[in-house]
Amino acid sequence: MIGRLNHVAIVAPDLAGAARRYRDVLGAEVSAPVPLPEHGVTVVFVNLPNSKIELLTPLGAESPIAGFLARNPGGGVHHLCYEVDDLIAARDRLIASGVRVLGDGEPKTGAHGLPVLFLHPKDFNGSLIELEQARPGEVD
Ligand SMILES: CC[C@@H](C(=O)O)C(=O)SCCNC(=O)CCNC(=O)[C@H](O)C(C)(C)COP(=O)(O)OP(=O)(O)OC[C@H]1O[C@@H](n2cnc3c(N)ncnc32)[C@H](O)[C@@H]1OP(=O)(O)O
Ligand SMILES: [Co+2]
Repeated sequence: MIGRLNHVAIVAPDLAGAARRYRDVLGAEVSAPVPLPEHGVTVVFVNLPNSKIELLTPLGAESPIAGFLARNPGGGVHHLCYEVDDLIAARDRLIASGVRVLGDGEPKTGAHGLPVLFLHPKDFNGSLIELEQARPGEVD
């Protein structure tokens, strides 16, 4: 079902500082910060040759990452995002397997303009999973 690793997301209490470290210390190409109020985060994209890193910090009082940051004040790896070629079929199959799809179960438009869903971390060994609809022809 799952295809490419689209991104690894890291929560950072100091987004500008984290972006500087990736750019100046690791020599990565980083974007300007992008506020995404519908997701309750501000994100900096780090482009790698084979994948991406999302540096996230909370945006707004209802941010879904606020609890994570409270438990991990220094930040940490927050989720893994895999591409799937049919997000709705994947969702329905996962639900039938007993996996908990977060929120109302309907996809939101993610950071790359494509539909995304999240799966409960307790159903995958303590790792939060995001599924992103692959661009046509891009799933391996
Ligand atoms: C940039 C846009 C978009 C993209 O296109 O890429 C994004 O990535 S947006 C990213 C932010 N959005 C989301 O994460 C949406 C889905 N997440 C959620 O709905 C919540 O974060 C959550 C998974 C329900 C957790 O919320 P929280 O308030 O922390 O809930 P709980 O306190 O009830 O936690 C339950 C339980 O799960 C553990 N937990 C929480 N987050 C994680 C995590 N990231 N990884 C692993 N485990 C996690 C938490 O510790 C609790 O465990 P126990 O204490 O043992 O019960
Ligand atoms: Co993400």
